[in-house]
Amino acid sequence: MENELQSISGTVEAVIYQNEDNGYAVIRLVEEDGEEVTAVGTMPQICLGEELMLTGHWTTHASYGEQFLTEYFERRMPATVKGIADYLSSGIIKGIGPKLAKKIADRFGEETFAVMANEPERLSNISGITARKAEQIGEQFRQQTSMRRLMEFLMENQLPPQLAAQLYKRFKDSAIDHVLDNPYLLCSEEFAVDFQQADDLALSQGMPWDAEERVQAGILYTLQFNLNNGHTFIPKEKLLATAAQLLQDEDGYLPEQSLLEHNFAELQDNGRLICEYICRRDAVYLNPMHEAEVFVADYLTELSDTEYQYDFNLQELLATLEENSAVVYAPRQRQAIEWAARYGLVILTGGPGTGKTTTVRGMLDFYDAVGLDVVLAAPTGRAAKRLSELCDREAKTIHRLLESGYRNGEGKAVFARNQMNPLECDVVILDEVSMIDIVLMQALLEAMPPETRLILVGDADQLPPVGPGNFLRDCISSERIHTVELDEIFRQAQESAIVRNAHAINRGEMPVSGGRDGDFFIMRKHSAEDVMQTVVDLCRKRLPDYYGFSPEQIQVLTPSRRQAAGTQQLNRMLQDALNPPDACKPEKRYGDTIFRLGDRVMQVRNNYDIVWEKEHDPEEEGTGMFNGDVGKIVGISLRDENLCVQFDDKLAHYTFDMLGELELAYAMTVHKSQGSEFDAVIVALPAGIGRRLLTRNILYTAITRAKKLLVLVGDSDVAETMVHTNTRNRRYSALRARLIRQMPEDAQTRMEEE
Ligand SMILES: Nc1ncnc2c1ncn2[C@@H]1O[C@H](COP(=O)(O)OP(=O)(O)OP(=O)(O)O)[C@@H](O)[C@H]1O
Repeated sequence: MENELQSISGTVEAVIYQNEDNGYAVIRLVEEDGEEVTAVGTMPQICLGEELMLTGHWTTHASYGEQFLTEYFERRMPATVKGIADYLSSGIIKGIGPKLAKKIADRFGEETFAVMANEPERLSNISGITARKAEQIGEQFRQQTSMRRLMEFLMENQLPPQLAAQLYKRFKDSAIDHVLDNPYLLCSEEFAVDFQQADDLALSQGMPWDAEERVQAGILYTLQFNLNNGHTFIPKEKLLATAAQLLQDEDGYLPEQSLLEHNFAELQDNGRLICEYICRRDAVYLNPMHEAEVFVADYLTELSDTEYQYDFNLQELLATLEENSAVVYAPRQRQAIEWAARYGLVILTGGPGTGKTTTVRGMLDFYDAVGLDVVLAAPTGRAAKRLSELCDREAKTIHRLLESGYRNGEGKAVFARNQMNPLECDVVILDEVSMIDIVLMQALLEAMPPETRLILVGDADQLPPVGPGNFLRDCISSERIHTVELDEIFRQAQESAIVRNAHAINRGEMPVSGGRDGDFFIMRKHSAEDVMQTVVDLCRKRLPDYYGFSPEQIQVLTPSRRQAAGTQQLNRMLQDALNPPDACKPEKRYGDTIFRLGDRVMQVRNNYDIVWEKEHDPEEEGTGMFNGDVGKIVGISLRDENLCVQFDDKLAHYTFDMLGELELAYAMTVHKSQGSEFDAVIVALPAGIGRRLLTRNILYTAITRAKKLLVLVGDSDVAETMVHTNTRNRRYSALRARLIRQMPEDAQTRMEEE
């Protein structure tokens, strides 16, 4: 009978296949009567020699014949000397091969595992095992046992087995106790488990559906989850209504409002969240976000009010500097330079080609002339590199500048530069400020010594930052900070159809091709297939052959990851075309992605711990690779299970279990391309992309990434929808309100009425 649940037991003779991500395994089991069977199913970390009792069904597989399909299983550690020797020789413990395994099993017999766990020092009586090695074996064995128990626990509770390593790292042997004690800890940012999954575990352990732990966890989860969309706070009404949905009981009854209010008040009392009446509503914050917003608003206000006097004639000096520079500044540029000399804080904003960089150079001339020390910084490596080239002096990423070194227990960045150890400079000039979120801004301001001036440069029409807040737009629209908006496109920049079209798009006009010899082309294609074929053809042949661009100079951008001609499909096709499989190129599959020697890849989350060395000076080392860094795979070792990526002049090593941090980057989303520029950009816009991604600022951001050539491949209706959709996803942020609040009262009333 195929469907009847049955049990079989036996010893693992061979592990034919094992997927470390999801625990799926194919094993050969020898039953007690010597019969060999093949068993499949979710059986994490199975080792040779283990004794298992499997419960499941017999099935017949079309190619492999009869198999036992395991529903659940119990394991018993091997009890015979041979079983123990087999188990230990399976490679489960580093440094124990078959010979040593046999010696250990012969010596300690059935007691072997107890000795390894509790008295590992006794192992050193065996020749070939030093006291230190014995200690290491004991440590590894205890870790293996805990990890295995943890994996089984996670699987029994339908939780992702990949969590085992993270939980073990954090709680060691007591991980299961911690999880059972408070299953909702799994929903924290660190473990990122769905509320539903943690909730199922909690309810199955008998947690009442209206328990305080549960209701409070639901409210905090809703807040945290929504903050991930770029808000700094969530209005209380909206928060509680959404949390109520999450917390409904199995019959669909929503919790009473009084229960929610009571627990909300508890969370406030315990300092887990903050509720403040601002922007005419009860705004609910997580503590760090509230602190960041208040701190930034206070700091900027004070900085903006700082005014400097000079004992020489400032106008004369500026005029001399202008004469020496061989640039005749436009009136607004001149005003920006003068304000940079006078005030503690100035914002310089404008679209492409409006002279921002030229103005920054003018500011630098002034600061140099009066002997002020300036540091230049930008949010991404590419933006910093560009700034450094244009200003002819060093520019750092903000993370480098603040010396981000490692993460603390909560997975947050920790900066060595802070209030206790501030930067050593008189002026900080920050470029690409549209990308900076409120939390990073707080970190930067905290590291600025008192009296340090700040110049913020950016284009407010670019996409908002990935992280929380709307820093640049809020600052500008508050009218509380000295802001110069440059809007004149200089003649040289006018010649570029990329610049002209970017400005046209911003005014709500359609872009037009810039002629045969121009730098802007539109190729009309409708379906995702046609668009992708054209993109591949452009990358492989047309742009290299006709324009002389090397594949490294070309970047494909697209709004989406998964939808029509999204990065996932495009990357697969581009990889096949530009870096096809080859016997000399090792490759490693991770999930759905194949990483091959020579591939272009991108780091997709901040990793503060990863160690890199300089390509030409391996002695020079550092840590940290950041979301959006793009590099090339220059080495893959299948034996050592690692992969080396070159990011500019840095070489970073990834073990195979870290490959979730990398993605192919022949094509990247427009969001990920923020702050980077490329010689040639191809923007793929087929029909079929969801409306949420068809906005003007996505198209504008995409186009302004191109330095020399832009090719738009797609459907004209799609481009038209984008040009005419000037909506921005609304973000709850009260920075503007906080800045206005600190204005004289009449001005504030006027602003609030607007
Ligand atoms: N006052 C000026 N007089 C004449 N040309 C100028 C002036 N200011 C800037 N330009 C020229 O205009 C072009 C664009 O200037 P710049 O690179 O400073 O602008 P930007 O705003 O930084 O542009 P992008 O953001 O596109 O890099 C450059 O060729 C620059 O030399």
